[in-house]
Amino acid sequence: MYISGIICIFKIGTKCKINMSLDVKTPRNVYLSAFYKRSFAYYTVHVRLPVIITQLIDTLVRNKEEIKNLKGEESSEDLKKIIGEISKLKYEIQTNKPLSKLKSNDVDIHFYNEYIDKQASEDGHTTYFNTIWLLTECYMYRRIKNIFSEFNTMKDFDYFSYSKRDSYNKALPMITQMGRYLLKIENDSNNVEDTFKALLKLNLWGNKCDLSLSLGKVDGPSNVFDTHLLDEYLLSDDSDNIWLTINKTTNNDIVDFVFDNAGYELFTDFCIADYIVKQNLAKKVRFYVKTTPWFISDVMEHDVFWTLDELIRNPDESLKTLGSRWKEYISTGKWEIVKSNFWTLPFEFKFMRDVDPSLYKKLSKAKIIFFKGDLNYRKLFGEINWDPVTTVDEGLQGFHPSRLCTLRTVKADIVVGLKPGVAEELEKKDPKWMESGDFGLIQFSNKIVEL
Ligand SMILES: O=P(O)(O)OC[C@@]1(O)O[C@H](CO)[C@@H](O)[C@@H]1O
Ligand SMILES: [Mn+2]
Repeated sequence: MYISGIICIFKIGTKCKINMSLDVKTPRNVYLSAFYKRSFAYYTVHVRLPVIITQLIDTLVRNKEEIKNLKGEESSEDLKKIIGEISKLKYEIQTNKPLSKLKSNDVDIHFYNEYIDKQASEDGHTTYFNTIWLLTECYMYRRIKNIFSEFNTMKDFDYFSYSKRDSYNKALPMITQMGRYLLKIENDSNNVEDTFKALLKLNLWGNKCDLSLSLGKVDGPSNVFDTHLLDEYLLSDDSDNIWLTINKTTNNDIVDFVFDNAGYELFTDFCIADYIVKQNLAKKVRFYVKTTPWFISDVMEHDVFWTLDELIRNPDESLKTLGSRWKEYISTGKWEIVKSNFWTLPFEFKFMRDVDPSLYKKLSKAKIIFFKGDLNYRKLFGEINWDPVTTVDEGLQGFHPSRLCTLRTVKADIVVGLKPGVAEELEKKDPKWMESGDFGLIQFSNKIVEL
């Protein structure tokens, strides 16, 4: 691994390419990659990504009549071609073919294509198993989007919306419980700090429910409401500093959330954002959403509106109240949805300053930024197999637009900011502890570096 310009490059010799992957664990301080056979990255590229593609095809086939009604007669033929193209992509992954250049006029495409070129090894290729995991995985989702975009009838279709809606519906009992709880506590101004911290934990554990880790399997969340039962799984808890930051009145009276998953997690995001504005901890909350269907369950703008409409349609009075209130927050600008395609580039956040300085500047206007979930964590810390005691600030490698917080359940083998011995202890008990989503982190960085 070395740095060239702004881009980090994963380099391995051509000899290794023939073997596809080496039967070793990821060495310390290098990029995660499917090149290392005893890694979650390898398992993901080898097993999980092909399964995710198969399930997407199943969903499309199962819903083909509905899609035809929605997108018109012509879309049926297009859908068949799309399925053919997606199947080809699966084959390419399984046989470790080079990542082909993306063909499209979309503004983000050249970033992908240049990055793929920069990663090429001596034989001129960048292949699925022999490059940075983040690139392989992001590329797969971006390529799927590109396949749909080539067909006029389907270019705006969110092919993951079926799964996202299912996950919301399955989570309804928890959502209802959470909604009632929020309405009960919101007027108690005596315990704002404790309540905020409780909401923070509820929010963290909401990240257990993503559809990428569960391979698209939609289960209702369990146990996440009894957060005290989960305390022993909380490996870092920087809630005190987060509270001190958010409770301070500053010129920057904005709080930012970089969203992760739709469904239960999104509902918990709305709950804490509601509490923040209700308790005057900020005048405005901004939500950053994806512009491309991403890692199955990630929130796009339409998911926000669909969720709010569903809440309003729900017979439960608490959910109706919250749904209407939140829609009003959006129409009055108390809450703002911000779209940016930076989040669906294959880049770690340390590149944001150079790749999208306006986004860096925008984030710097917030008094605190909440980064939700595992993928954001991978991008925050550069997807490197850090020594787990590396400090959060070191791991951020210069990405300090404002004070920030990560709320992440551990679903990939990267972690920083742990106390000495913690990772080793967990490793002894369960070598796969970083892949389960059972452990959580609430971490914080106080550092700010202006553009
Ligand atoms: O970002 P999220 O929704 O918390 O998790 C995304 C995820 O499920 O997908 C990736 C593997 O495919 C991992 O980073 C992680 O396990
Ligand atoms: Mn996600």
